[in-house]
Amino acid sequence: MTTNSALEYWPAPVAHTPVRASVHVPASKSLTNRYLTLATLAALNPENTAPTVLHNPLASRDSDLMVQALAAMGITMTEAADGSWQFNRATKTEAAAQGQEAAAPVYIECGLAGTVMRFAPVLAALIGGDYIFDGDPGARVRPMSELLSALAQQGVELTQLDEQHNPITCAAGQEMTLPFRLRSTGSLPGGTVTLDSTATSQYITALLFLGVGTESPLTIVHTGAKVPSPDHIDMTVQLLAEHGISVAGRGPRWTVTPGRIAGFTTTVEPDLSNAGPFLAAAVVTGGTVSVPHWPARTTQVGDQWRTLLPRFGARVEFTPDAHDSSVGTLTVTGSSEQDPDGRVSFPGGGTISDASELAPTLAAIAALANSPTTLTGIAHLRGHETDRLAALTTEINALGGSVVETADGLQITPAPLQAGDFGSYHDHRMATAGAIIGLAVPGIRVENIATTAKTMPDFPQLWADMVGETATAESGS
Ligand SMILES: O=C(O)C1=C[C@@H](OP(=O)(O)O)[C@@H](O)[C@H](O)C1
Ligand SMILES: C=C(OP(=O)(O)O)C(=O)O
Repeated sequence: MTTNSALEYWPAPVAHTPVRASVHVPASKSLTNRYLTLATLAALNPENTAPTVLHNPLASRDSDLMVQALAAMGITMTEAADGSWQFNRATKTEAAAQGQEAAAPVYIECGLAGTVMRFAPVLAALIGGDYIFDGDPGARVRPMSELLSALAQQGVELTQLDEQHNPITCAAGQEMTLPFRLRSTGSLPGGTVTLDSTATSQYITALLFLGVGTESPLTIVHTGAKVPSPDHIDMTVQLLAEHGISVAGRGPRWTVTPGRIAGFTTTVEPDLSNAGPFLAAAVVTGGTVSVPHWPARTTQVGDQWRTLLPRFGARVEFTPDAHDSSVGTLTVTGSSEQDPDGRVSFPGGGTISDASELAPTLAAIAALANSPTTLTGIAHLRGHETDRLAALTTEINALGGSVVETADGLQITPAPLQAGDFGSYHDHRMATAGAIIGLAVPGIRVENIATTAKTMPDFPQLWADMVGETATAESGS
């Protein structure tokens, strides 16, 4: 199945033997873009004199877009020889001057990055000025309206734009989204904002960051059903606490006490969600994959691989590092069972709730299992890089699979899969899901593997190295 015939196809490497490899996974997107947001809040703190230094930041499309957005707002990053990123103080007046005195609005490109399209408008609102936000065609249909309405409740002026960036009026019932123009005085009162955050947890994260800089405490009231991806909100709350900002309440109501963030130095953890496809390689080939520098304690949702993968018959071991107890190596070994045709045989995961950004990887594993898996609590994946529920159903079924889309998830019943093309829909996690299936099913070609650059530009090389490492080990033994 193709989503754009002009794009190239990547023949997914097949694992002819169980994969055995150790993989260094690049840094976390969610942490990098949160630290970039905190670095901005620190840079704007008039009492702060310390720089912010990020070691092991993620270099990827989403984090580059965030760095560029900050630069457009007057917060510039310098990269040191060791690859670390440094931010120096920038007074709010200097930063705002970019937006307030510019003849034309400052342009902020969001690409397809949810974190940029939700976190950067909040920073622009706090800095003040006149901005236009836009992104990829796929970003223009991602949810934004409830966050923009919360900003409007704080006095921020927002205007819907057409694709040529001319102002237009939203039709009745039409939701505001990219592209839009944002004008702010830079002075936001605080008080209470009310919104429905069922579309994405990133609205809440963005508003928690907003509360750092409002004139009085900011209470965020969520009015809808469950907020998705609660781990990502916990990550924000914990990071704010580590930087001296207190958040009271755990939802559906949160109150942030404004405060001043000092410059800080930190090392970004590996992206545990992106570790998923590599660990999945062990599961679907009956091999062993290790990921070093796995944090002993973390706020990342990807730490759940430790409990999720055993449901698919895998053994998971964490070996603490002998010299640094804050990290260790996570090793996943897949089932050694085989079916009568000599293929690796492992159970499905049963019912898994709220897997959020882990869902595409889980769906790929589940499609290769020997019993069903049901993923629930992920209706909001329809507003991710693409409608992931529709995309996974279409692409796995096109290979002969049996996936049924439900109101809030997927039911995946194993069925023999055959060679074919796997559409990626400009979605990094669709591309890596195709790569996982391709390890076990010869003849899979993944459309536009380069889309993995959103969070992991080296994915094709890391994947080839992982499979190659296995081949080398096999031929040497
Ligand atoms: O705040 C974040 O860093 C993220 C929050 C989650 O968004 P949703 O709440 O939209 O799932 C997650 O899926 C996304 O990949 C990253
Ligand atoms: C949903 C995702 O990304 P974003 O940060 O663009 O929302 C994701 O990475 O799975």
